[in-house]
Parts: sequence; C-alpha cells; structure tokens
Amino acid sequence: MQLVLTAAQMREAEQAAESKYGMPSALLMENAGRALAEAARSVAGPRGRFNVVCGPGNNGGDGLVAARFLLEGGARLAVAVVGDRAKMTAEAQRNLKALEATAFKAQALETLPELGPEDVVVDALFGTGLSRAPEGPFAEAIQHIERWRGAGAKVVAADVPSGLQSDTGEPFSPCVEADVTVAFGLLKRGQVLEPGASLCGELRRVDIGLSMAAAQGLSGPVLPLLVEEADARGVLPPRRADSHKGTYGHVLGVAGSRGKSGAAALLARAALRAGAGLVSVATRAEVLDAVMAHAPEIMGIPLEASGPLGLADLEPLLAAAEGKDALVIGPGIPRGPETGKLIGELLARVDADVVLDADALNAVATDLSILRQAKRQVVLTPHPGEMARLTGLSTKEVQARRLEVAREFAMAHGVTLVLKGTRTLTVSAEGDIYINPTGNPGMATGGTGDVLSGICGAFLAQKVPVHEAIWAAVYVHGLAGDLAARRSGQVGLIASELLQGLCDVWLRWDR
Ligand SMILES: NC(=O)C1=CN([C@@H]2O[C@H](COP(=O)(O)OP(=O)(O)OC[C@H]3O[C@@H](n4cnc5c(N)ncnc54)[C@H](O)[C@@H]3O)[C@@H](O)[C@H]2O)[C@@H](O)CC1
Ligand SMILES: [K+]
Repeated sequence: MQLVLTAAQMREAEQAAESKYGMPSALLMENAGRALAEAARSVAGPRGRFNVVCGPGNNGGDGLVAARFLLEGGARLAVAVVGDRAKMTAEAQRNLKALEATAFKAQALETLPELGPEDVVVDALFGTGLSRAPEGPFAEAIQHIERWRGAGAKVVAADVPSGLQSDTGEPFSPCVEADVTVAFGLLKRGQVLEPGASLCGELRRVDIGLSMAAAQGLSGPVLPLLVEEADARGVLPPRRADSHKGTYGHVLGVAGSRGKSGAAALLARAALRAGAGLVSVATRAEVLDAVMAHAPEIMGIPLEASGPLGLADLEPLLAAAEGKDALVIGPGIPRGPETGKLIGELLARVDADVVLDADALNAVATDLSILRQAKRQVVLTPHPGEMARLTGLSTKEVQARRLEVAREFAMAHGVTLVLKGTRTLTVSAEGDIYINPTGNPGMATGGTGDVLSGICGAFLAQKVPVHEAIWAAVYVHGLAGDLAARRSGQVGLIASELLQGLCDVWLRWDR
C-alpha cells in the first residue's frame, strides 16, 4: 500500500523532515533531482539528448539538479529556465548557480534544439505548487514539450506533469502528458486519480530521504492508500492440503429474474472462480433452471412466490441463509415496493456478511436506517448513478467529490462502501480509503458488476476480514479484466470473460 497525500500534506511532511528529523530540503531536492536524472537516462536512446525545462519553483530546482547530474554523466543537454529568474525560489536559484558554475549556461526556451525518438524532455516546470492555469511563456513551454513528444521524444515529468492539479487529478489547459512521472517521496492524489493517473504515464515513486515518520500525524484529510499487487496477493489464505469444500465457505446469491437470469449466473460463477467452496442461488422458481444451466456447480433454491421480491420471500430466504457464510443480494432481482423491507429483515436476522448490489441498492435507498440494524457486516457496491440515488446527490456531484462522498456515507451508515468507476474506491466503515489501480475501460460493459459482487461474496465466505476482503476483491476483479483484455481487446471484452481472467490471476499468483 502506498500513502496518497495532498500538496499541503506533502509540504507538511517535508517541513517535518527538516524540523524534526534533520533532513534539509536542499538534500531532499538533491535526491529528487538525482532520481529524476536516472529516470531520464533510463528512457533515452544510446545517442539521446536531453531538453530540461525548468519553472520558477522547487520543481524547477529538481530539474536543475537533474541537469547537473546529466551534465556530469556526459550527456548532451540543453536547459531552459522559464519565467523571471529573480522570482525563482532560493533552492532553485542555488541550483541554477551550481549548474552554471561551469561554462554551461541555461538558454532561452525558443533556442532549445528540436528532439526526436531517441531524446528525452525533462518536464520540471511546475509540481505540487501549481495554483492556476499556465499562461504566457509557461503555456508556450508546455506547447514546446507537446511538440517534442509529438516528434517521438519521451517526456519524463518531475513529480507531476506540469499543468496537472496534484490534489484532484484534473488538468488545467494546457497540461503536459508524460511517458514517465517520477513521484518524489510519497504519492500525491493527482498521480493516482484519473485523468491525472493517465497523464502521468508510468508512475515511478522514488525515495528521497524523507523520513517515513514525517508522514505520520499529518493534518488535513485522511490519507487514502493505493492498493498494490503484493497486498491483494497476500489476502486469500493458502489452500491447505487437508482442506475440503467447507473450508472455503458457502455463498448464497439472491439474484436473477425473468430476462435477467444471466446476472445470477455471472455472480455465482464468479464466486466459484474466486474460490468459494459452495455457491447457491435463490431465485424465482421459473428462472432457476436457466440460472443453473450456466454451471453444474451451482446449487439452486427456488423462491415460489411471484412478482417482485417482498416479505412473502422472507421465510424461504431465512431458511436458505442458514449455514451460509456470505450473502450477495441484488444482481437482476425483481424489485418492488417491499424489496427494501425484505432486505432490512434479512440484514437484521441473517448471521452472515451481506453484499448489496444493483437493485438491492436502489431498494434500500428509500430507508437507509436498516443498514445500521444489520447483524453482521454490510458491503455496498454502487456505481456513481446508484451512489447518487443513495445520497440524494447528482451523479456529477458524486464524481466531483468521490473520496469525500464515499467516506461520509460509509462512516455515517457503518458499512463498507465500494464506489465503482475509474479508480474504484473502497471505504471501510471506519473511514479508511483504498484506491484501486487495476481495471480498464473495456470493463464498462454489462455484467462486470455482477462478477465483482460474486468475488466479494467469495472472499467474505473464505473468512477474509471485511476490510481486506473487499479492496482485494476490487483489485482482483480489475486485474482479471486487464488479463482478459489481452485476449479479447478492450473493445471485445465481455463480462463472462472475466471468469477466465480470474483463473489467469490465480495462475499469475501461483495459487
Ligand atoms: N519542498 C521540498 O522540500 C521539496 C520539494 N520538491 C519539489 O518541489 C515541488 C513543489 O515546489 P513549489 O512549492 O516551489 O512549487 P512548484 O515548483 O510546483 O511551482 C510553484 C511556483 O510557480 C508559481 N506558480 C504556480 N502556478 C503558476 C502558474 N500557473 N503560472 C506561473 N507561475 C505559477 C508559484 O507561485 C510558485 O512560485 C514538488 O512538486 C517537488 O517537485 C522536491 O524537490 C523534494 C523536496
Ligand atoms: K513537472
């Protein structure tokens, strides 16, 4: 897991490094610039040359340090300092002086050489201190960088692609698009939230000597965590030689209806592929055969009442839930006026963790107080539209404040919340935020949500503690999509291919 900070928190950490731990910022900058030079070298061709574009702040200072190291290493390079030299920060000025202590001189932007495919641009115009849209010479500098990139040069950004807002991931216009972004010390929000994450290209975090203790007790918003592959890989307990199907838990899916039997099948098959020992599906009697036709491993429980799910289904569902380790309610269910009440009764009485998805979310939106009455853990997996219904906000408002909206809801209602979308967020009932890096736009297709709910159910049934089970399920789901897209392409990807993708995940992890 990687901590993700705001620009203000990053400044605070840097100040703490200096005042509490004796790491002067000049030394941090030296380390940052050196790592930046190494990254630039790593993407250059054998005869590559370097254009280093520096701004007035400490980001420019990093660029000047990098230039000094590149020069020392014998690289062919040109450096431009954009803006008024008199307004540069003291650290940047000092590094300009150190660079120009030799015969080497920084030059005007317009006089930098044109670049081609072997070459590299170091973008050190703005970092976390960017406060408004770049204009005048700064905008021109970004246009130069874009042109060189268009000609095939690689762009290596110092900390943040210049023009990107490091707290939100939203770009100003213009904004640099980088091939590699070297993140100094700790990650910033704009590097992991889209569209910022894409504008960063490959993100390489480097240590710059910032004491990790400096990241403790920072003020401001809670620090989200970026989930990494090693975290997700370690979550499922190893399969012991002497285990049996009971060891891996029994998932009950309450899902499907006429015309939507596939939702139940995807949920159930995903739960099986995610390692659940047994999977049962409770659904309207008339569609049970259709659901079970998808996989002989599924066990079926017919719900004999008719019409939308309601209180008439309560007793059969309570009986079906006996001895189950996790329930997944929602994909493809027939929703009616009593569905929310039914779910409330189940939450209060069933002795298993419950995942609510799809129409189950819409059903509980009218009375959220039932969430607090739950006997065990509750997990909600809304997409932004469902989140809007749950909160009474517009989808646009949800998307504009994803972290905050998700966290407020999870804490207010005591649930684990998965807010789907690019960079899906998982928020624990305690308010811890996990940002997911896996997945791709090919997964924006019907049924992928049903697969996710099945994976969540399977991990819970395998007794993984809820706070880990869910961010791990989200990670695995996205990775399954990434691996499946290698066969089908993003355009061709369909939800049932995520099931094979899940197997690819287990093979990749030797599980
Ligand atoms: N403070 C430290 O100890 C360290 C800082 N580091 C670097 O410092 C960066 C942050 O440095 P700064 O806070 O100096 O900020 P930046 O270097 O990102 O630039 C901000 C400067 O540009 C000005 N500015 C902001 N937006 C502008 C615009 N649109 N047009 C024209 N001028 C604009 C600001 O007034 C300020 O002078 C980090 O991203 C990182 O690269 C690293 O060297 C590591 C150590
Ligand atoms: K930059």
